[in-house]
Amino acid sequence: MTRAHEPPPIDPASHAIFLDFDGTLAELVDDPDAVALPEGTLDPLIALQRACGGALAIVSGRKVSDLDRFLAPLSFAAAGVHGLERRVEPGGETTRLMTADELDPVREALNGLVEENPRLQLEDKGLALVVHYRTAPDLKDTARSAVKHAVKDRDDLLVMDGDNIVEVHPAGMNKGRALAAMMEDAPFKGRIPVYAGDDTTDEYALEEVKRRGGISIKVGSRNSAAEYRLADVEAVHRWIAETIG
Ligand SMILES: O=P(O)(O)OC[C@H]1O[C@H](O[C@H]2O[C@H](CO)[C@@H](O)[C@H](O)[C@H]2O)[C@H](O)[C@@H](O)[C@@H]1O
Repeated sequence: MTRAHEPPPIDPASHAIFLDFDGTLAELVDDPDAVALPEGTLDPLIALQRACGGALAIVSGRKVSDLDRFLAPLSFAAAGVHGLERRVEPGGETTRLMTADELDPVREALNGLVEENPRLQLEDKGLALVVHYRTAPDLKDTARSAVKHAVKDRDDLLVMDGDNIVEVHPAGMNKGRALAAMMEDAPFKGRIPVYAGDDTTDEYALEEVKRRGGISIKVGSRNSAAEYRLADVEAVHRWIAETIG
């Protein structure tokens, strides 16, 4: 691990907190639908949101509606599908920044891929398609080349590698841009951003936070642009608990 540092204490009066979900707040599991927050961690999260005057957002590759399911009854601001979905007001409306029709031909091709390779799983998020190979690591190259082939000559679509997944969605958005947009509005505006995330897709947000003089935290030991480290999901929740005292 390079330059591993524990993050400095959070100041709820001046910081805006942005948290990734899978691998940061919830442990990674084989079935993407079977994730859950560790027991006893929801109340501290709610207390942190309150302490920060609501300046807490979840920034995820997940759909906002899925995040709602996993985090209920917490009501929160969110950037879903890497920022292609946005909800500024906790409990407010979720807006979609783009349409999903352009994914139809890719959807058809990837449905064919999982029919041929039933150990691969296709997650259809509407605005994004994800091929999961966590339980079939030998099919990683098959999955990646099928997705690459399906988007051939499509400049309007972007392929992103994640943790045991390969994902395709409309180009032009990432977690860094989503964070920058959220920082334009209350209650985030004027605060110093803090971001914690574990995956390659979180690097966009970690870079953005560094540019803004905020606190960038990588969860885990993989390479990162982040300045600080937390070892795992358990350490993230310990850090949250310590922040709220
Ligand atoms: O940005 P995140 O909140 O970290 O979401 C990223 C992706 O998370 C989910 O996949 C990951 O978690 C699954 C459940 O633990 C795991 O099986 C998979 O291997 C991980 O990559 C989700 O299914 C994706 O849609 C998100 O993009």
